[in-house]
Amino acid sequence: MSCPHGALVSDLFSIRRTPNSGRAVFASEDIPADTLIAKADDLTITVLLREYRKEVCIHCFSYDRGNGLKTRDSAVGFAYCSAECQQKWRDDVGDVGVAAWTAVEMLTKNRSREDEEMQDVDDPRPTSREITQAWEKVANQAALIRLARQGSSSKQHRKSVHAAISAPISPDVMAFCVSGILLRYSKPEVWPSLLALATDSKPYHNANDLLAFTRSYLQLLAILPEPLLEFTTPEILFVLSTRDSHNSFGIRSLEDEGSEFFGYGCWPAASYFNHSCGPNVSKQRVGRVWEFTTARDVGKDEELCITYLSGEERQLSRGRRMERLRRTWGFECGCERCEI
Ligand SMILES: C[S@@+](CC[C@H](N)C(=O)[O-])C[C@H]1O[C@@H](n2cnc3c(N)ncnc32)[C@H](O)[C@@H]1O
Repeated sequence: MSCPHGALVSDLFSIRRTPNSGRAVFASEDIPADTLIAKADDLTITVLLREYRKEVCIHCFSYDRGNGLKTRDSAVGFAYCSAECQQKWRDDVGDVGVAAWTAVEMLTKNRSREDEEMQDVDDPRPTSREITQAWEKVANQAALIRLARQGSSSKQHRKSVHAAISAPISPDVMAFCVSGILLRYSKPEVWPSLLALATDSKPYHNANDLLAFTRSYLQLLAILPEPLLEFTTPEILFVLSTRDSHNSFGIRSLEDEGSEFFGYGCWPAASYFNHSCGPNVSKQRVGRVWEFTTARDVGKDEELCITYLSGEERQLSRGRRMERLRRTWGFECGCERCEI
């Protein structure tokens, strides 16, 4: 098969189809243990959870054991480990990005407690039909908000804006949407790399999660800078969720086996490694970059696998691991360690 758009290219491995687990990375030659085989520096969508925004640098994700970072920008609601990282972040998001994050921070400041609705992990995932209906349900209000943004002073249009911004806020879902909309706006060349990724047609965890997305959509229509409005659509937000769902990497602390979960991000280049409960490749985050190193000698044509499980999850029994992978990633693990 031809190399998917945005995938890592190397003499050491190639991407091929497998019978039961989609595409995967295979060694093109014998590779000794401890070989750095790839680096992925193509971070696209990123979410830094709101509770970590004062402690974790939004650019390089450095963390000082819970101590607040000194370089802060209260207008956008982020902190940085240095002035250099602050500048890099501003360069990356551009002026429209800074304006977007400022608008989001103005809306979410002092309201973050409202959205802490409990989510039951056993709630069913919304079906394709329920997803379509949920987006259709907000289409009318979205049209009225767009008219208000175009300058209409009609009472009905203004009421639609007010209703949207008064609704409960989900800062982390909103951050996901803003990050994706900005990506689509400022880096259109990266979009095909996202589209090439494995997709999940039912990406919302439960009904609350889907509601958080449709509400965030209306809120963003009401507040984002004008150049972003054409990219603030149900279609773009849905594509972002379908690709993020089975491809994002957790951004965790580098100590304590990653016990602190800061958020997550999508690195398309790194998204072709399948999972194994006994992986032959280890992954290590170095700032914004993922490095992949062989954990043992690997033979030519052997599949190169990482683990999708966190440190403590790896110690679980086979049944519990399979359950975790089924629930979080939507697949029945067919790795060598799980096969009986
Ligand atoms: C990050 S993607 C990996 C690349 C993917 N196979 C593709 O074709 O793009 C994750 C998805 O790959 C599949 N996958 C990964 N590891 C697997 C495994 N051990 N057993 C079965 N399917 C797996 C699942 O569909 C999972 O949601």
